[in-house]
Amino acid sequence: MSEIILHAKGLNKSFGAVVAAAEIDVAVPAGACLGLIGTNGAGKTTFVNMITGYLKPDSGTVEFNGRDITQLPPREITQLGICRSFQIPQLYNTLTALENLEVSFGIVSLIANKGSLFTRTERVIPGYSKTIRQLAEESLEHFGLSAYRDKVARVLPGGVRKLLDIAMAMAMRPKILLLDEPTSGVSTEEKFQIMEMVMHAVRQGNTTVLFVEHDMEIVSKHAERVLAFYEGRIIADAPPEIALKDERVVKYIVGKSHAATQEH
Ligand SMILES: Nc1ncnc2c1ncn2[C@@H]1O[C@H](COP(=O)(O)OP(=O)(O)OP(=O)(O)O)[C@@H](O)[C@H]1O
Repeated sequence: MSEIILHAKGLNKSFGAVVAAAEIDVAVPAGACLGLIGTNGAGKTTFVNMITGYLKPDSGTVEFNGRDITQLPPREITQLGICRSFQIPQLYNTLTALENLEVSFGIVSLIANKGSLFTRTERVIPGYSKTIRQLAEESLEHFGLSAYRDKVARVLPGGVRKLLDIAMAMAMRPKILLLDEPTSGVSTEEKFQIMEMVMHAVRQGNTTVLFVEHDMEIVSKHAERVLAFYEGRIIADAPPEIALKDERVVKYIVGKSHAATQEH
């Protein structure tokens, strides 16, 4: 069995009277791919935010490779190898797709050079043996984005923006990647294709993946394990074929989620 790379232990978080996380216990083996499901407000993003340091739990701990990272700031957690994408892609809208990736690899270069401002695109990044420009070009290719190389991010279609955001998160070569709704805001036809592309690109490096997703077809296809959130609690933690048939998951999540899909 793989070692546990991420361990959330007894996480609790409330906002006033709203319980966003209640006794969350999750152990994630290295290399696993988990789908996080739940209706709006169930606590998925709160969980992701606590893992990535954007929110501090009221109690409980987050361990990464056995190390307690609960109180570390997000930037340090990212540098340790836990990266994320957001529901709304965090792109530099006036820069091209290539330049966006160069910013990400520039940051990688900055870290590799221990803070020295060695960010010229022809600079070879220590440990990567390639220049910032080469890595950015390779990443465009890897994520099927080469056709958008010189387009500014502002004009890119929704699905392309999502892919670019994830490609940027992958520049750090994370051990764990958290994807918050990678297919939200993308057309039904496009989203299956995008998810295929993401999983293909991300899983080659054996990155552990946790993704938030409302489409149960995508969850069934790509997650080997499902965490079902309801009112801040995990009500099911099992492979999709079991979790998606769980009585409470059907009652509180799957039915509603299907209804929501039909509405959009
Ligand atoms: N910063 C905050 N301040 C106050 N309440 C918050 C805050 N963040 C989250 N909440 C509340 O905590 C609960 C869980 O929210 P969370 O965003 O984690 O849910 P979610 O499952 O990610 O929902 P969605 O699918 O809509 O993104 C919700 O009731 C939400 O309104």
